[in-house]
Formats: sequence, C-alpha cells, structure tokens
Amino acid sequence: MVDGGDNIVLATWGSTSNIIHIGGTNIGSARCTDFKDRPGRLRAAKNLTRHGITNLIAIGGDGSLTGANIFRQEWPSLLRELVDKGEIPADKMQCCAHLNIVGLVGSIDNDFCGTDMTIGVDSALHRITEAVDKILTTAVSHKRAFVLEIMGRMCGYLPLVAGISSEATTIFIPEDPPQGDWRQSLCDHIRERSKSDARRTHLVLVAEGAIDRMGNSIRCVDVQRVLTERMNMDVRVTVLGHVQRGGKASAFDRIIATRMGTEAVFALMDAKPDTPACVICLDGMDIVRTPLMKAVEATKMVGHKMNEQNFEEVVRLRGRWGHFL
Ligand SMILES: Nc1ncnc2c1ncn2[C@@H]1O[C@H](COP(=O)(O)OP(=O)(O)O)[C@@H](O)[C@H]1O
Ligand SMILES: O=P(O)(O)OC[C@H]1O[C@](O)(COP(=O)(O)O)[C@@H](O)[C@@H]1O
Repeated sequence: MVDGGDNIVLATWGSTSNIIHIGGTNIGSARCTDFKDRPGRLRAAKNLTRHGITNLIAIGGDGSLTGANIFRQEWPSLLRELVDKGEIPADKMQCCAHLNIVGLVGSIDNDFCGTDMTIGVDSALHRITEAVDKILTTAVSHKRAFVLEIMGRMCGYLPLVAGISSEATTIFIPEDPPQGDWRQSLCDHIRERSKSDARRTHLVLVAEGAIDRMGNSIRCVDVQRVLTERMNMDVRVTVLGHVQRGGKASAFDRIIATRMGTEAVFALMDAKPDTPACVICLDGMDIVRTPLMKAVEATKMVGHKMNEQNFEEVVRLRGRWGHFL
C-alpha cells in the first residue's frame, strides 16, 4: 500500500492457487515503519484510491491491526489532505468515502485476545512437537535431560501446549512465573518424579520470555546450571529458534485460514459506513466477528499487566474474554 506501483496487483484464481500449504507471506508484505507515521499512511491512501480500493483485510498481530484501525479512523482526513494538495481528484472524496477494514490474526504466538487460536500457531506447535520427538531419541538413549527454548516473547501458549504434548517435566512461561525459589522447586519436582519413575527422561520447556516473580529472566542456561550443579544431571540445551516459524502450514491452519478469510470477505460485503471494524476470531469451533478495537485493547492490556507484574490478571486476560464484550 505504501510503496504502490507494482506492489498492488489484482488477485486471480491463478495467483491464489497452489499456495495454501506455504508458510510465511506470499504477497510479499512485511513490517513497514513508514506506516506508523501519517505521511506513510497518506501515501497508502493515495495508492489505494488510485485503484479505487476501499475494502481492506489486514492480517497480522496487534501492531498491524492497530495500524489498520488508525488508518480507517484517519481515512476521511487523509483523502481531504490529498485533494487539498491536488494529489487526487476531488471526486475520490465521494467514490472512496469509506474505508472498510476487517482483521485476521496471523501469529505463531497465539497472543491475541478474542480468538482462541491465531493463524499459524498450530503449524508452529507441529514443528515443535516433531523437533521434541527427535530430541527425545538422544535424551532416552543417552539418559540426558534436555532444556528447550520455545518461542513466545510475551506469551507462553506454545511452550504450554508443547509441554503437554511432549509430557515435559516442567514448563516456564512468562504469564505464570513460578512461586518462591524456582531452582529449589525444580529440583524437588524432578526428585519426586524420578522416585515414581526412575527411567523418566526429563524435558524442561522454557519460553523465550520466561521470568521469575521479580521479573528476572529464566534462561535455558540457568536451568541447565541448576540441574547440572544441584542434581548432577547430564543436561543439554537446544534453542529451537526459527525452525518453529517455518515449513508447511498444518491442515488445521489451512482450514481456519480459509474459513476466516471467507468470513472476512462476507464481513466486508456486509459493511456499512457506520459498521465498526471487526476482527475475525475463532470461538470454540465457530468463526465469529469481534469488535477490532476491543480485541486490540484487551491484547495491549496484557502487556500493561505484565509490566506491572500482575500475573493473576495476565492469566485471566489470556483466558476466555467474554467479560470484555
Ligand atoms: N501504532 C501503529 N500505527 C500505525 N501502524 C502500525 C502501528 N503499530 C504497528 N503498525 C504497523 O504494523 C506493522 C506490524 O506491526 P508489529 O507490531 O511489528 O507486528 P504485529 O502486527 O505482528 O503485532 C508495523 O510494521 C507497522 O507498519
Ligand atoms: O525473528 P524475530 O524478529 O526476533 O521474531 C521472533 C519473534 O517472533 C515471534 O515468532 C512471533 O511472531 P509472529 O507474531 O509474527 O508470529 C515470537 O515468538 C518471537 O519472539
């Protein structure tokens, strides 16, 4: 939108076929600093009106969806400025008067309030589960413990569900830091588990953003040191890194992306000038429309509560969010 020119092309059946399995971005969009400032959004408005585009589906996290909402709010004033500067003809004020926005949440983190799952998180979970299964081969045959760093700077969803699917011994996530002395309780827990299952292989999953109750980072090497020094265990660290973001989309992701994309088009077709912008969410197994700004506000609130170290509230906000509506 901001760069215009050849970056805006008509989608056809041909250009949108045979891409359903591909991860990443196919249309070539990326983070764009210019869009954060009005001059960048002015250029985007000019490029869109040139093509007569007044319906947008924004795919991204809270940043992209916040930007999209700001763009929508500013749209009339952007058009007015462009007309006043002589950059677009005056009749565009009428034919492009309203910009409709619908959001889709794409993120491997599953950190957006309002949707039970974001597009991408299931594929990442598959990648993590496959990787952990492979690591378990060495863990079992060499009788080693493994400490794995899992993505999620502010969100523990992936480590949490990956921990369940791989029977991890312990999981560290940012939203629910361990109470008290985590080093001691980790050792106690492992001793306890080993009593009932001496052959057990110990996996510890650490979220990228894991912290203790004081806000200090818990890193894989910290866990490794504790288990090595206090438990005399043979411990290896593996950082799964960007492997988690890559590869083919899972069947579940292909299906929710298709269902959500379809609903986004219906939402745009239904939109009237005064219809508030919405984001398409998964509620249980249903695809639903949710007010965009409420969802963005709730998501930002998680960040504020995290900064205040109000972890009870963070956990509550990460859960079902009917209380916001
Ligand atoms: N406050 C904002 N105003 C306008 N555009 C924004 C704003 N925040 C983010 N954006 C746009 O959305 C893009 C993606 O935002 P970012 O926070 O990096 O990722 P995400 O959408 O995954 O949260 C940014 O590069 C920028 O173009
Ligand atoms: O490569 P970068 O820019 O450090 O990004 C890695 C971060 O992106 C994430 O994968 C989330 O990205 P998305 O929300 O775009 O899926 C985090 O889990 C991770 O911390």
